[in-house]
Amino acid sequence: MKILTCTQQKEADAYTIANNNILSINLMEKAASLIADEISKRWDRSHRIVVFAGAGNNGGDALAVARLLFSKSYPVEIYLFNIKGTISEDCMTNIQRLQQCGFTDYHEISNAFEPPKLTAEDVVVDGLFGSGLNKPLSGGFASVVKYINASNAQVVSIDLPSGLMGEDNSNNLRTNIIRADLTLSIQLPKLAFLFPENEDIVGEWKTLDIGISQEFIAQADTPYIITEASEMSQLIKPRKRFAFKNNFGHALLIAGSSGMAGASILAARACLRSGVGLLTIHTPVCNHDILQTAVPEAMVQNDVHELYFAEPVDLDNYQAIAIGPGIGQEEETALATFDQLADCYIPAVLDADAINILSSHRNYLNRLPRRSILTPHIGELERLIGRCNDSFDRLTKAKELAAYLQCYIVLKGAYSTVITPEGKFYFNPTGNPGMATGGSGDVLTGIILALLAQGHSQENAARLGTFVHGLAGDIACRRTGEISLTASDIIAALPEAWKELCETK
Ligand SMILES: NC(=O)C1=CN([C@@H]2O[C@H](COP(=O)(O)OP(=O)(O)OC[C@H]3O[C@@H](n4cnc5c(N)ncnc54)[C@H](O)[C@@H]3O)[C@@H](O)[C@H]2O)[C@@H](O)CC1
Ligand SMILES: [K+]
Repeated sequence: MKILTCTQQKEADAYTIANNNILSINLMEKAASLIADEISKRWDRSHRIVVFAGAGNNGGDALAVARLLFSKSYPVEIYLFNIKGTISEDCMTNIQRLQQCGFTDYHEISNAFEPPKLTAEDVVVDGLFGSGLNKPLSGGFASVVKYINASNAQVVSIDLPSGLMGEDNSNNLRTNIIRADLTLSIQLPKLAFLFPENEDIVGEWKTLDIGISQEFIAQADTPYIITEASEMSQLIKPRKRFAFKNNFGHALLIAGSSGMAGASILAARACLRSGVGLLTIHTPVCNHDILQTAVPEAMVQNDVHELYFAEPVDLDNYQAIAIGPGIGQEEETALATFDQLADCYIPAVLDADAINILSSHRNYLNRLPRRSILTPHIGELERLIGRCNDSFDRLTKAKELAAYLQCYIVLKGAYSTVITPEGKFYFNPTGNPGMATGGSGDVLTGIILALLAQGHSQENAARLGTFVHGLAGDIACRRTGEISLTASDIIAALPEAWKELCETK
């Protein structure tokens, strides 16, 4: 699913009106009827609906919602803020429609505002500003926002919480943005919904299909895409009847150190559960017996060192390599890692300590093999790119790094993001907060390694691996709940996740 900017959303509206034989006012009515349905599904008539409308089309939507709920016998009150004395045409039509249906509890505010008393039983419909917001809210509008936020009322925002910019909020004041419980976004989500710092502002969000031109959306140029299951299932290659293990690649995993055998076990098990033909784990001597016992399907190759990775491996027999889980950050390990990567001609995934080693040896950064995949979480990424002000800033800087290194970055977290060297952002929709637990990242590394070894491109391996990792986490979570979920539970759910994805159309 594409994410359009607010500017593109306006173009999409205009294109739909011009080409799909629909009037602007009818598009608004369609949006309003879906919003009214959503509200009446969640709140019954015992709740007062208090509508705050602006003078633009977001306000027009809100007035139409008010009329539709009034016609369903909800108690409705409207406050329309007409400060400049200019009301959009469709908003004006909706004022007239309200009058025609005998609605009277309507207050138009042009300067002083006597706010209504709001209680926890009230439902506020926030239609002050939508995609037309062109600067952060201030003055009287900021006061209204603060008043609504200070109340206990439930808040439903139309299109996006008023005051929130669709993409970049780095110059915005968080106190001047509506905090919604539910955001009903017109047609597509906004980029800002996917940022952790906006979770409390956006609340639960849902998109409403109002019939915006699919033709426009298909040709719209956007770097922001939410990955879909159907797209990922098409990447899975069916196995031939006469297949043998060499068809699915031989993967090399360099992982583990003294006291960190677990990371290598988790990555190895996840790799084996993701279709790899053969797996060799290169690990220090101290982990040999543990790995042979814990992962009997894998071959174990000893490093020269007893406690940590110290000598690079000949890559001739392998189709892909992953390096990092639990390798530690000894200087000898760092040098071995750089030696290993210097001559690396097979697809590579770098995780955890391999990324930390890069951060502490920045002069080696530009020697990274092109098209490598780095899988940092926010902390690991910021050790590479410096501290970021917010998510938009972080994505912007991560994109610059991906372009500079010509690498793929999988930024882990809610909506894990695959950032390509070409500057595309693929947001992953699967996964849950239970997966924020030690070892979860090692599992992802193992999955991506398996996919690379099987011949998937770096982009597809990163996207598909991230998707199936989250899907397995969701399946596991149904059994364990978020609190008890462990990385091993994610691995245990991988078979079902792969099966489910294979069956997705
Ligand atoms: N036919 C259409 O175009 C449709 C539009 N829809 C709704 O229309 C919305 C967009 O409507 P508009 O383009 O009228 O824009 P808004 O209703 O978001 O904003 C209206 C006006 O607010 C003013 N403004 C912007 N920033 C301000 C600030 N910081 N302080 C004070 N005033 C400010 C601007 O002059 C702008 O024209 C969408 O979010 C959606 O809710 C939907 O009804 C779907 C159909
Ligand atoms: K709004």
